[in-house]
Amino acid sequence: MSKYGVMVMGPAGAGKSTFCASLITHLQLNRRSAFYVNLDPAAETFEHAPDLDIKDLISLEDVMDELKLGPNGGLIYCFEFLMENLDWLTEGLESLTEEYLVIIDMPGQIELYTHIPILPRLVRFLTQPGALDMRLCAAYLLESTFVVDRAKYFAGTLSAMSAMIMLEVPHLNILSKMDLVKGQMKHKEFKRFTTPDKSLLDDDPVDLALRKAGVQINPQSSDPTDKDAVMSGATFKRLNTAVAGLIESFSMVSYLKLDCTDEDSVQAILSYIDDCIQYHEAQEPRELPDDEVEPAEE
Ligand SMILES: Nc1nc2c(ncn2[C@@H]2O[C@H](COP(=O)(O)OP(=O)(O)OP(=O)(O)O)[C@@H](O)[C@H]2O)c(=O)[nH]1
Ligand SMILES: [Mg+2]
Repeated sequence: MSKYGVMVMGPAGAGKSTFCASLITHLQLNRRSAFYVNLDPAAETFEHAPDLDIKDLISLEDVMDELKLGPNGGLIYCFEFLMENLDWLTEGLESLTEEYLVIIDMPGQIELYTHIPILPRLVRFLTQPGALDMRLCAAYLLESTFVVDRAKYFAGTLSAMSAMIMLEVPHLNILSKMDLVKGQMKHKEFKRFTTPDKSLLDDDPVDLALRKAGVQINPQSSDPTDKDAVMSGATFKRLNTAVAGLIESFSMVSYLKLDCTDEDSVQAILSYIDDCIQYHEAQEPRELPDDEVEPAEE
């Protein structure tokens, strides 16, 4: 029997766990079944208790204590340990019916999404036909406030694209925390950021502020140890232009907008997830309980 799931990913603090919680609340309100899997071994507090928690398999704190690793090295160790103990995942998930939406909450360490091949292996395991056979999509969150700093916005977009290429499952890119920019930017103005293109660099507010403050952008910007000179220098600008050009030429990334405080926004994202994994196609027609059946009109 196929399973249906979404893997919620993105950089630290992007709002992944908050989105998972809003999604679960929304599913419950709509009488749908959610199964919450926490794969962040450092996560402590949850709005909804996880149905399956990596901390029951391995704790980041123990790893850091016993192996004398830092938080990032410890996290990689936890994921390697998970990959050696995939039975734990199979046992937790195998009995789920097609009705469930499995929501997988991932950690925010960016190296997981960019250059370590653990996630592709995990995704292949979850989706493998004949085993868990999960119809899985990825939801990659990026904080909408990043749009204020174009360099950050393009760097975030590049990491989203990297995850997209690496994972080979249907992928949704989402700008989270829209409530934070709603008051500051008009809807029409923000729309430009839902499809990244190079022209967004032309009116970079950080660049404009530097120019206004009289900071000279030296085209020969040289001293690589002078961080300010590098970050405001022509080299940095050229790098950003090249990254933005690369993203534009691939033309793969576009963003949906998410405001977790707004039920309609969560529903809109859920509809995209359902479509990506073709959730509704697999559902049996359900009978309503007697007390919900509307009496036929006379
Ligand atoms: N205003 C606003 N704040 C949000 C929203 N979503 C998350 N936050 C806040 O952002 C912070 C980080 O949210 P989390 O959901 O923990 O982010 P995360 O991506 O799970 O973080 P890590 O697991 O540590 O990588 C918290 O203080 C949340 O309250 C949102 O939609 N709007
Ligand atoms: Mg989290």
